[in-house]
Formats: sequence, C-alpha cells, structure tokens
Amino acid sequence: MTADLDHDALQALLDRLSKDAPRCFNEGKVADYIPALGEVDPNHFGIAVCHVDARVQYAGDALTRFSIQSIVKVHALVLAMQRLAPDDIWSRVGREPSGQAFNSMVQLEVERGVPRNPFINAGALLVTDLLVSRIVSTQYTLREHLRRLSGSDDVGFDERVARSEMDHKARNAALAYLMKAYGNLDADVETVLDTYFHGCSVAMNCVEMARSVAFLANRGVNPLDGSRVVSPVETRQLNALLLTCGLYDAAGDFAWRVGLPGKSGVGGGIIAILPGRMSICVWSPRLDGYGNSIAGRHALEGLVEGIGFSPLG
Ligand SMILES: NC(=O)CC[C@H](N)C(=O)O
Repeated sequence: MTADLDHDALQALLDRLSKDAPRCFNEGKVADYIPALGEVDPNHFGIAVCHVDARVQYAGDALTRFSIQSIVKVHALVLAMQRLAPDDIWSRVGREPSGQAFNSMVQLEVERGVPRNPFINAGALLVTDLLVSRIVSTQYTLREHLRRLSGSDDVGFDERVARSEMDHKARNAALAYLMKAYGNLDADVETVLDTYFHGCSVAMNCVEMARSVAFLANRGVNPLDGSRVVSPVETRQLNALLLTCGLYDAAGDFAWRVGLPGKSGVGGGIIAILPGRMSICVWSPRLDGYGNSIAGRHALEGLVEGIGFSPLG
C-alpha cells in the first residue's frame, strides 16, 4: 500500500493532475441555469488536500474562490446533527440514494413530501427548514460554522449569486411548497429559500474547502484546532451518506471510478474524503449532465490511482 506518499511525491502528483486537467476543457459546460454562475471562466482547475495533521498541499487555481453550491449541504447537515436529536432529523428526511436528478420533483410527490436524502435539493431545503425553525439567525450561524471549520474568517456569502438564485427560484420553490403541502416543512417557504440560497452562494477556495471537511477524514475532529465537530459514529454515518448520495444519480458511477465518499456542487467543486488520511477539494466549472465537474472527477480518479489506495480496496 502506498497511501502514505511522501510530501514531494504527493505534490508531484497534484502538479501533474493540474497540468493534465485542460484535456477536459473541451467537454461539458458551466451551470447557467443560475445566471450569476454562468459568468465564471470555465477553464479553471484547482486541487487541494488537507492531511489529518492539518498540513495542506495544493496545485492549480486552489486559492481562487468559487461558489460552493451544493457542497454546503454537508455543512448544513452537520450543523443540524450538532443541534438536533437524530429523530428530529431522520423522521423528516431519508438516507437512501435517490437515483434522480438533484432537483427532481417526481419522487418527492410519490413519497409524500419526504425527501430521499439530505444531499438532493429537497433534502437540503428540509434541513434548512429544521435549522431556521430552531436556530435564531441561521445564516449568521452557518457562516460562522464555515469560518470555524475552514480556519478563514472572511468566508462569506456572494450576494449576487444568492439574488440570482432567488430570481430563478421556481423549481426549488416548487419542491419547498410541495413539502409544505405534505406538512413536512414548518417555516415560511420564502425564508427557507433565502437561507438555502445564501448557503449555496458561499464563496470558498479549494484550500478552505478541503480544510472545512477535514474532520470527516479525522474521526470527527477538526485537525486545524483539535475541536470535535461530530462523533466518530456520526463521521462514519456522514461518509456513508456521501458515498451513496453525494453525487446524486451519478453516485454509483463516482463510487465505481473514485471509491471515496464525495459531494459535488454546480459551481464545479467536489469534495472527497480519504478516511484516516486526508480530505480533498477539486474545482473546475465545466459540468457533465448530472451537474458534476468533469475535470474534477477525472482528477479524483487520477489522485486515487496515484495514491494507490481507497477505503474500498
Ligand atoms: N447541485 C447543486 O449544486 C444545486 C445547488 C443550486 N443552488 C440549486 O439549488 O439548484
């Protein structure tokens, strides 16, 4: 097993992945259903890893901030797990892969307003509802949570992106109202949407993002400051959910190719966890039809191959 590539060998691997990434730049396109996201230069690529001893290594545009979008669904769920009893969460949202697009409506109707998991849009709206119903100033709390986890105290919302999402809210609003109609959403729908869109709008770079999820590689402890984020059992549960549901209806293919728990966002970011070793964040804005970064996924395949180890064998 070569899981413990030394510093220089891993750096050489990250540099090579970054150099090879432009090969993917003729495929896929930037998410433009949120107009403010459509303005991003599509040909960026960045990659960062955060080791469980808090050391960071990176290559490419790893210090350029991007819209974290659905990756925030992980941080929002963690906040809910910190503040609420398990039953309060899991009686309202499932833990099964959806096999449907991240913003699909069909299943939600058939399953009477109970989202399949917290990582599709309906599930994240539900988690947001849990948060806004119980926490005063959820946006502020979420921002502080991200700042603490990433170790960057200027991480914040991109108001232009949040507004752009609100201006094009129809589908997310439909999901939220459908849950409301089934009695599975307590708070005011517009408040839930505004809070959810602000979470999606947060701008972070690959280094900040890798740091913010390093606790998932470290049995629930943030290696930056030694603070406990979640318990070891909750860490395992979160990683299980990431592996089965983190890339929506491409979760099976991602597990097949990369073999790591992961979460993508339509800003082109993907996080992945190598338990016991490191967290990873890649970013490249061109997306495939599932809303996942093409160059990002390729790079993660290359990284796992280069490291020669995955928790799946
Ligand atoms: N997959 C994503 O990143 C989707 C997030 C986006 N803000 C949306 O709600 O549509």
